[in-house]
Amino acid sequence: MDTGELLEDYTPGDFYFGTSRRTILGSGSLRTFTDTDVAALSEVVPAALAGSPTSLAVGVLPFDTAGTPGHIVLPETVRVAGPARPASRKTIGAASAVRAVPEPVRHVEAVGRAIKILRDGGLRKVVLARALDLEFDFEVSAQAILHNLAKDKAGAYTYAAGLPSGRTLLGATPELLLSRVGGQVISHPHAGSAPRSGDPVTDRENADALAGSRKDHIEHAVLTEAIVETLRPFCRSLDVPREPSLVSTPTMWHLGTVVTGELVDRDVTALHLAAALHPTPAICGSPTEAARQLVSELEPFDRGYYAGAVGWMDTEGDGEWAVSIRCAEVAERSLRLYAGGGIVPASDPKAELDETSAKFQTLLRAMGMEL
Ligand SMILES: C=C(O[C@@H]1C=C(C(=O)O)C=C[C@H]1O)C(=O)O
Repeated sequence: MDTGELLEDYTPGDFYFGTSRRTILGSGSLRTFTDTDVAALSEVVPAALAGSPTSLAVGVLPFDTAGTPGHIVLPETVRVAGPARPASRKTIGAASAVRAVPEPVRHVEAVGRAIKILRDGGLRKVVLARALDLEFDFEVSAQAILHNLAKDKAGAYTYAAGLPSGRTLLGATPELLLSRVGGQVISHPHAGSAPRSGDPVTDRENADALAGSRKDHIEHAVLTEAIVETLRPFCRSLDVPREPSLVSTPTMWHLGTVVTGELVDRDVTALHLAAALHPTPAICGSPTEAARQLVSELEPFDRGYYAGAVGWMDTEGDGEWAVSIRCAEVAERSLRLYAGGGIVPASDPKAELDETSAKFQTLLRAMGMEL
């Protein structure tokens, strides 16, 4: 099969998931499960999939199920091919208006408030995000943005998913929440960030500064500890590197740790494990509930499916679920982009603002926009 074909065949409402190894395109819907009880979804979906003629369940989990349901689809058709390798870029067209939500100065204030709360005790880490609203005088092509994200190799997982609202979540994330192949599970948590630079010397300096940053190592350790703690009861063995490694996308450097484990019980599905891990301190904080509360107090918008999970599961229970970051929610003539960053007591508010600006570049570049 032509590897570019699936990407070109994508139309809004489809599910698209592309990695360096394969591309999945799910179209149509035999059954849809939309439920705020994600634990229930992770029980019901495998049972429905087992009795269905389709091979995969695909979809999205929200950041917070308080107002936004998980949305899993059994597609009518599932096509799987090799990695997409688009030859050229597509033109998106310019936005007619751009609005930051909240205003950058308000985000700096919110981060400052979070730092004070963290220093006063009780929380180790909280992740605060902001949004960019783009408006267009024409209908924006989700397919063209997806195409450019794949062309840029903007993240290890390029994705698009139809949402219950009829809108589309699309993006390219570097971060693997969980994959399961047979008895083996892998999670690749990311925390700790620095921007890439077009200048090789500055780029190396940024990477070295991140590798040596005590603040970023603390941010990362909180995350890895939580992943390990959640996976441990499910695994007979777990391999956790002592130190994180530098990982990169075309726009960001990160600290990442590849955690691998061997399952005790193969009946535990990829979706079940993803639901158990989510929300990790990569996108929420620690302790989880206190951080979630602080996020809802300090962010002036609903995250929806940003900082949730996106992925697929097959009839064996194998699957891949990525953390839904570096993304936008696309309506006909508007897009909302999201970007966040982990805050620890040693964080600096202005640096956190800059970090979110750098993270927006994944989508902005794909849209041919430099802000
Ligand atoms: C929250 C985001 O990214 C997450 C936060 C990171 C950090 O704080 O260093 C790094 C990678 C991601 O886990 C985002 O991109 O919106």
